[in-house]
Amino acid sequence: MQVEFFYVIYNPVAGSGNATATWKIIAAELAKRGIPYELFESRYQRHTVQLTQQIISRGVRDGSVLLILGGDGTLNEAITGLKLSSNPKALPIAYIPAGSGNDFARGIGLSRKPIEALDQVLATTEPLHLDIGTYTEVYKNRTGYFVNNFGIGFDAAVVNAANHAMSKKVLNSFSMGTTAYIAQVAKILLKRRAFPVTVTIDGKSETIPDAYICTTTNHPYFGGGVRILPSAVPNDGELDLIVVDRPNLLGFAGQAIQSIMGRPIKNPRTRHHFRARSLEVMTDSRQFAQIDGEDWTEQRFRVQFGLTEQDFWIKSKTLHN
Ligand SMILES: Nc1ncnc2c1ncn2[C@@H]1O[C@H](COP(=O)(O)OP(=O)(O)OP(=O)(O)O)[C@@H](O)[C@H]1O
Repeated sequence: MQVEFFYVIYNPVAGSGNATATWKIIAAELAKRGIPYELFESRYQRHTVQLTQQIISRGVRDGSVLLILGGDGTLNEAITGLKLSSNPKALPIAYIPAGSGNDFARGIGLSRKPIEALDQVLATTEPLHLDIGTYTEVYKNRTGYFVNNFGIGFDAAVVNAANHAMSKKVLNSFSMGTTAYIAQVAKILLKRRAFPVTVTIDGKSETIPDAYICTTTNHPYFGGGVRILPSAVPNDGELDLIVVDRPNLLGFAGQAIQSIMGRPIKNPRTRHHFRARSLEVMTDSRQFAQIDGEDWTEQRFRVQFGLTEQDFWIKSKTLHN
């Protein structure tokens, strides 16, 4: 199939507002190449869920693709909208990363440079089938999807601080690895205690007593480029769960340096890896959670994870069907 028409949903506040410049680049390129599109702008949180449902309910043109321009949160909303729509398979999704973290693009072999990403979309000849994580949080009876990860613990506390305590602009103005960033992260580490996590797979349970990171992930990346689990593959029909024991400050400094250098957290004594199509995670203490970088307030968790599939209109540099 050749793309004949794009329904574009764009989030102007993604990437602390940088998405607007990205959209200008893409709009000019679409015009230059004579590719028609209809533009929808996200005006508030979860608006992309509604816009996607509206596009589907009106009926879509033949040869059309839903093009999302924003960050991982916007992409998550588009997938949620599709899944909740009257015809979830009506459109494949193309994506131009324009967020702050862009972990999904890293994880699936999509360029973070706008024109290169558009070239990967336009070079596509068949849909790429990718896994999408699903969750049901039992205590609050909330369900949803994740394209990257659902993290409970330290990473979520950092996301929460970034979204609330510190201004996101301030946080984004530190690059990972600057002293200011590391100081903020170390401050959160000092405050958070280790917590027990119980993982259940196929009816068998295991409790890890001293966790500080508990991340169910679809691909290797979290936190804007930290390669927490290089072996995770977003189209293998399996979810990966990584639980990391709380280190002392020296151990944490080592892990932070490894992460900043793009190396995975390796020590097998402090790292527990599970792989399954479905699994359950329980905490008996109140923790923060983050879903694709969006925060969830502190609570005790009992989360059932599973998988669904989504067709993407992207020619990945690293993945094949
Ligand atoms: N017009 C808007 N005003 C304010 N918030 C919006 C608007 N449109 C969408 N949002 C919200 O913006 C949030 C952030 O979007 P998104 O995740 O795409 O960008 P990001 O955080 O910069 O990227 P990333 O997740 O890759 O780091 C989402 O929660 C989304 O619901």
